[in-house]
Amino acid sequence: MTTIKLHNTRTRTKEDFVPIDPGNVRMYVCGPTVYDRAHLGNARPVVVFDVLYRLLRHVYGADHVTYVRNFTDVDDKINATALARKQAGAEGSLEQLVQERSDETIGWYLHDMGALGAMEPTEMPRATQYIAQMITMIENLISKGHAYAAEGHVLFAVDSWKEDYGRLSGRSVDDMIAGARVEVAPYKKNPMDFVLWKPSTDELPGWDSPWGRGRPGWHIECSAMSYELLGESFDIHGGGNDLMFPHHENEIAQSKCAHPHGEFARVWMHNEMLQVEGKKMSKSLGNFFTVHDLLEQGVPGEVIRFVFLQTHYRKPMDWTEKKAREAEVTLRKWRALTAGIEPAATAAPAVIDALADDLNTAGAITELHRLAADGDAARLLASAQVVGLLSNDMGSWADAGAVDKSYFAEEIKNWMLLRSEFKAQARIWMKSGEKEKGGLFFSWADQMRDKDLANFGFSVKDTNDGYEWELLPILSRVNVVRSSTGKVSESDSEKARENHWAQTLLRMAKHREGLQKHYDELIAEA
Ligand SMILES: Nc1ncnc2c1ncn2[C@@H]1O[C@H](COP(=O)(O)OP(=O)(O)OP(=O)(O)O)[C@@H](O)[C@H]1O
Ligand SMILES: [Zn+2]
Repeated sequence: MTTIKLHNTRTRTKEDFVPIDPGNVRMYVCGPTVYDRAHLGNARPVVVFDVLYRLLRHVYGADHVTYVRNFTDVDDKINATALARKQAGAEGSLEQLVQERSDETIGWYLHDMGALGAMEPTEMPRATQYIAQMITMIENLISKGHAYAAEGHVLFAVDSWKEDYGRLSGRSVDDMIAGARVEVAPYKKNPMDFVLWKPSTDELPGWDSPWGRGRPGWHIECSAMSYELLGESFDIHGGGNDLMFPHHENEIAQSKCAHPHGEFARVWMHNEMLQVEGKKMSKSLGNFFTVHDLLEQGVPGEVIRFVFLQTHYRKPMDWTEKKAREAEVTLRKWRALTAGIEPAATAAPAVIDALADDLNTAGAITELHRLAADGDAARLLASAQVVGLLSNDMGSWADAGAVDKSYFAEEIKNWMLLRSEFKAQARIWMKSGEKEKGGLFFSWADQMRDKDLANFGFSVKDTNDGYEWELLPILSRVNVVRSSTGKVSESDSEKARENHWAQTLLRMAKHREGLQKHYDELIAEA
């Protein structure tokens, strides 16, 4: 059996992975707070731990891995979104609006992550379904002297676990106090103490508890859900390295104190950040774009996945258009090479070895390139599918032979500018009573959009602040050239597409210039 090596944040070394129970390998990954669409950074841990999930299933058997990823559906940020909606006139109680927002966001999340080829975890618990278990755990911590109630809050007493607190992130409590921006509150015995339970207002979601109506803190959610679903000792705990402190440190403190005989998580894995110009992509910095945005722009989910896999998960990375274009070219080649072919019975050992070396996905991709260069399509297919690439359900984008939308953006803009000129002139004539001319110019303007551009292969819609456009299938689908053996001649089909797109662009520009000339002449006459 393949031995997987994983870098353990706790020990800061790469270790042989030895599951507690090979019949049920257990992994917990911190999931999203569901208040808004996931940005591309949020997708990184999803893809990273999806690859690990697939590898574990490959090595231990698909039925022998339990993967839990939660939804944090109780949080100030969700409440704030709901409040903003209510203030904007939305119907329903604040509590209903909170619920609606969570449900909606979870739907988006699963759709967007599915588009990146991420399998759904075995369990996706929502925090609000585990409130009773959180209360039990908090009571347990109080009874052992690790937590105390004060003014409707319950706090974890960091002093009660001082020697171990900070181990994961490598800080001592004193260092933390010195350098921390912790919330100082009169009810805290130590400024590092963190909230397990806090009071809720009447309008906001809240639950009855021994400390009054309230809601759980964020950290206790993961401790309670992982305990319920995976037990007091499990194999792997994952998340972004921005969660290492305080979130994971606090999870450890709670879980180890509540269940002192358990190990909690043996291996801690943290993915590095997706960055924008050297800074973490994040909602609070406002330097983000969503996965949905990218998909809407026509970037296939498989391309996004490929770009992620090219950087090791413990290295920071940037998203660039160039990486996306290169990924698209590679995937097109691989998809053409493997079209109509059955995957080999087993993946290439070199690919599995790379993955087993602390998820060396870039190394795995190098091996895939090698298989492609050797023309070993069946092996390529079987091996790529281990990392979630070249699966059947993700490939329609490549069949359609989609062109990079930006290729046409400038020309479409020119058309829409000319169209605005026609419309502006039409309005002038309508105002001055020359209804016939005005009507004619309006109909020309509409023809440009509904007939001419449609014939060239575009669907354009007016919006409040401009326009939106899409490629119609007639433009994006150019017949793939297949030889008698059913294999695609990659260079031929690519050339055919490129020619088609280049010619379309030329014809569009010519047509537009003709219209412009006609327009200028009519104006000069008038
Ligand atoms: N730029 C990033 N790169 C990689 N992972 C990230 C990035 N930003 C957030 N994550 C991860 O996304 C997951 C979901 O996090 P969470 O829902 O708390 O994010 P958020 O609060 O919406 O985002 P933000 O951090 O932008 O405010 C966590 O595992 C977190 O580590
Ligand atoms: Zn967590």
